[in-house]
Amino acid sequence: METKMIEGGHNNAMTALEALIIGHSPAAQHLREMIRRVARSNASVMLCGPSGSGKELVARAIHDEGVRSGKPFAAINCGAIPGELIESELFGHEKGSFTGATARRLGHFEASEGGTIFLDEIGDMRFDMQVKLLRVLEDRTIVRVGSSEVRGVDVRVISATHQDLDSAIADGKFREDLFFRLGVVVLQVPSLASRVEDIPALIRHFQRKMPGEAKCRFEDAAMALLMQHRWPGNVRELRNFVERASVLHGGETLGADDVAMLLNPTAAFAPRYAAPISFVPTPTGLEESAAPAAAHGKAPAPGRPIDLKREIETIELEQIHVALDLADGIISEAARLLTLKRTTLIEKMRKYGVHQQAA
Ligand SMILES: Nc1ncnc2c1ncn2[C@@H]1O[C@H](COP(=O)(O)OP(=O)(O)OP(=O)(O)O)[C@@H](O)[C@H]1O
Repeated sequence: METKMIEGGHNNAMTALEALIIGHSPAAQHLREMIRRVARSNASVMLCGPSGSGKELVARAIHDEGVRSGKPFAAINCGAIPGELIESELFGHEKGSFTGATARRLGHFEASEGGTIFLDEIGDMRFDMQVKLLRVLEDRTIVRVGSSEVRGVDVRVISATHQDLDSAIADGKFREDLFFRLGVVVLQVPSLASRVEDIPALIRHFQRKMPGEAKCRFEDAAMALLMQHRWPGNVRELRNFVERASVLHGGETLGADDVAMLLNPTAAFAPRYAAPISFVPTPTGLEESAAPAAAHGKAPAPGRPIDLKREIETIELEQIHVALDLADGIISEAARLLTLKRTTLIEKMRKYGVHQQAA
């Protein structure tokens, strides 16, 4: 396969893949090598890895590096589309097939003929849809909603999940046969914490992508702190950090203290903002009185077991409230502060029963 060469930021020729998937750590090099290998085939690939680690970027890279490059690439978040609409989104529908179907509409499979479909958050797909997707993968055919005509499609499927699908399979929520069909090759996308040596290059990459903003520089101690950070939001969190640093400190040289403040944006901004909108949770069992001790900074009683899942959920709920308040109720802005995708925040708000209420 031909390797596309481009000019790098320092006049070094680099491949298009190196320019897309940044990093020279062993993990990044291995990932690029796996992308090159799977791009040569048509096999279904399942990408596993934590949120924000770059799964969608990897899916795009597999598409771009292969023979399907130049053909459509469609990214669909299965968790963000209501269950009753996903079939028509993927397979299309005939006019009049359901209320609101005022015209015939092609689904993503037909519209992406010859190309690739990326099904993100595949673990959220409803069980009845899983059966239909399995048929597509086995027969390479689809049936539009409201039609009985079987149509052939030539589309490569790449899927992704940050969930533990093994337990979803054990709980009967995810079909094992679909898992094997989707994951002919399973590719692990590494967390940022497992490749911290890529952080300086990623920072330069994101700074180059923000041409309007003056770059900041980092003292050695500041860079050391960045490399010690846990990065729960992975590369997405790092990109947001670079953006925040450029907006607030463009042109400056930042020390470790500045970086510590920037890494904790809600703490840094909280005192300056009033909270004009409140968010009312419906009872979730995580209310203050019932909340676990450690989530409120108290040490657990000696010998008392720590319910880690509950602790994490309590902290997550608190941070969602803080971010929504800081963002004046604008969900996309709150998601940015939390370094989450908007759809992920909506899912979490639904999970905790957080509803917006005007003050
Ligand atoms: N190695 C990388 N080089 C350059 N940019 C990267 C890299 N990995 C991730 N990114 C960037 O980080 C951001 C998050 O990546 P992406 O949306 O692909 O993550 P994801 O794993 O699909 O997230 P989610 O699980 O929430 O859907 C994007 O802006 C992406 O371009």
